[in-house]
Amino acid sequence: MADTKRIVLSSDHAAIDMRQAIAKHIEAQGWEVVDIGPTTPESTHYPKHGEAAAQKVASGDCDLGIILCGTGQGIMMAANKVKGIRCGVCSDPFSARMIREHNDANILSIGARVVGEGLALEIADAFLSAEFEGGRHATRVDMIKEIEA
Ligand SMILES: O=C(CO)[C@H](O)[C@H](O)COP(=O)(O)O
Repeated sequence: MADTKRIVLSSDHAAIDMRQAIAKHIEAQGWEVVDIGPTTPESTHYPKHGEAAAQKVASGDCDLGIILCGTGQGIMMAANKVKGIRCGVCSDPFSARMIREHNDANILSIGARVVGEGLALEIADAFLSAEFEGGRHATRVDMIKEIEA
């Protein structure tokens, strides 16, 4: 990649192993990973982990994020409450590419109880290798930003 990008990773207890596998996989490709945990398997609460990752992206400290919980849904909902965040749950590489190309998503959410590890790595790759296309899609993303404002 031209410029190394900082990727924040976060999850709840349901996705620790998958999060760490994604971290290892994308680090090996040259992405700079900021893994904000958790690292121990005790039950925890996905909203705080989604918010923490979202703040890293919204503040500009990280360029993109990948977050996980059991379904990917709850942590996505929490992340999307942070201003400036566009996060989608993906269970297939096509959707993961499209949320970057068409929706300018800055965080990808994955359900660790929904997809297997191999597919999760492909989903992460699709998200990170895609770029926002702009054009007509920028008009629509601007409309989302207007709702938020
Ligand atoms: O998917 C999730 C939220 O959308 C959570 O990972 C899930 O609800 C956690 O469940 P449990 O406390 O039973 O492990």
